[in-house]
Amino acid sequence: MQRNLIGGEWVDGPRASRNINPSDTRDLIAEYAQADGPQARAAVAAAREAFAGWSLSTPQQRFDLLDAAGSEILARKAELGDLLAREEGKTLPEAIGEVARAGAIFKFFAGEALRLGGECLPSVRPGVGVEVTREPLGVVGLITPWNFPIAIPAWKLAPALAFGNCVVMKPADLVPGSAWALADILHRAGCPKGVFNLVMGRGSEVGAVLLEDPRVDAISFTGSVATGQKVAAACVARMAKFQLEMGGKNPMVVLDDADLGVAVTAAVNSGFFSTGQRCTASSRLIVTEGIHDRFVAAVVERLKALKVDDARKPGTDIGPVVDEKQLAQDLEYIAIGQAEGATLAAGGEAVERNADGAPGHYLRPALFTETTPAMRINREEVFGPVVSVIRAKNYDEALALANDTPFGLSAGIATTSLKHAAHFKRHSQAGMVMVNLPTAGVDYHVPFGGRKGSSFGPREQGRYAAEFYTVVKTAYTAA
Ligand SMILES: NC(=O)C1=CN([C@@H]2O[C@H](COP(=O)(O)OP(=O)(O)OC[C@H]3O[C@@H](n4cnc5c(N)ncnc54)[C@H](OP(=O)(O)O)[C@@H]3O)[C@@H](O)[C@H]2O)C=CC1
Ligand SMILES: O=C(O)CCC(=O)C(=O)O
Repeated sequence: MQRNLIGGEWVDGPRASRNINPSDTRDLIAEYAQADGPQARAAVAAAREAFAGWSLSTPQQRFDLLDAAGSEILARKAELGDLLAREEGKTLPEAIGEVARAGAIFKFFAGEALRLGGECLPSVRPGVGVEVTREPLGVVGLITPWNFPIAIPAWKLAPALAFGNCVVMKPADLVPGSAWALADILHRAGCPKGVFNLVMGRGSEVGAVLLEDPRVDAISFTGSVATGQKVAAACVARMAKFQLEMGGKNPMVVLDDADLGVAVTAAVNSGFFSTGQRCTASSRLIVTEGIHDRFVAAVVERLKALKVDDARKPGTDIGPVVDEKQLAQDLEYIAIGQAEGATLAAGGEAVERNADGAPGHYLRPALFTETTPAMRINREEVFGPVVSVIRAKNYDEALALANDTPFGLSAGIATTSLKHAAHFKRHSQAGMVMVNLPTAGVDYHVPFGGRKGSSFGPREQGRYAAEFYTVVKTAYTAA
């Protein structure tokens, strides 16, 4: 049984959760202690107590901790990638890539701990100096989802610690293994008692404590819109700082002048890799008339060739859906699409056993064509390998359709026209815009986040992370 880390001690919980491999549901990875409300409150108390010391730690101490954690993550990327693929179901190369990303994030924020600066300005009044500095917030609660079990915890945790905050982290109950490995690495790297606390358990119990406890100064959340709204309401009620990363209904526009190979590769990668379980996945392919039929035929051909199988098996392109509940949601949306009159041009069937006969949550990547913008499959996030094609008359209509969504995380365009690429970058109502690239798969050193219903609060990642994890102070001194 893997335990929670509270105040520097490994602590059992009143319950345990079973971490099951979605590629082979007979495979129990391990049992993980689930914390309860009192334990979550103890973790908050430990973080509060540790804050006085950690907020005064030197940048060198923070650099050393984060750099050591980053080195170990990178050195163990094959082993940790295997664990990640086994618990979440993304393919081994994707999982190893995610672990490498987490290692690089720790290294990046180790450097940021040294680079955090301020400003020194003359006052408008004679004989007065002004300093603008950034201070840590205090105790930060991190609530993370299942689809990036190590990268998302890393990109919240590393900046929180780099800038002198103490942390209580609640990972998604479905994927405790990668988060536990991160806690173990930080603990052995010498993280002082209480500076980082791991409380695995249910969102409705452990997550709810983080939202309500007045000793938690800020919450960073990634997950569904429904839970994001609860986080927002709870934080506003007690005036805590918060940041939300939620859903997407990301468009990829394909214009007549696109390179067909580039467009198909970007669309298939964006829509179906990582089993479509990325908030940056393209679920709406908006295609102009002149290329529509060739593009659809080429995507269908590509989908037929994709191997849907055990995430850890060499040669697998698409692993399983994360669990039964998500598979049921995906299948429900496939049925909704059919009922709405869309044409299911490829896939959409659940596959109960993989090529070796192991039971798992497999789904053949589904492509809908002849869809209309008002259909639910074009408005609601499915979060699976389910993608729609929408016809557009021309670029102007394609841009309008791309922006016609309550979300605004990521958007892409496939075109060889510099004019249309430049116009799309400027006029797309999304936080991240990709030209001739998949909408998913982002760099770790630049801002990540969206507009409209996708995100709330300051951006994550890169230098911009300081905006959320610090508070600004302006000091005036008479000379
Ligand atoms: N944008 C994104 O990156 C993601 C979007 N999603 C979307 O969300 C849908 C559902 O996925 P799901 O995992 O249930 O998403 P949730 O939003 O429920 O889960 C995200 C995190 O919030 C926690 N949580 C749940 N309820 C509460 C609460 N009341 N208070 C505090 N924390 C809470 C969860 O804990 P626990 O899991 O332990 O209950 C988990 O750690 C998906 O189908 C997809 O559409 C999901 C994951 C990522
Ligand atoms: O596309 C990526 O690289 C990141 C996606 C992500 O953060 C998410 O799906 O939650």
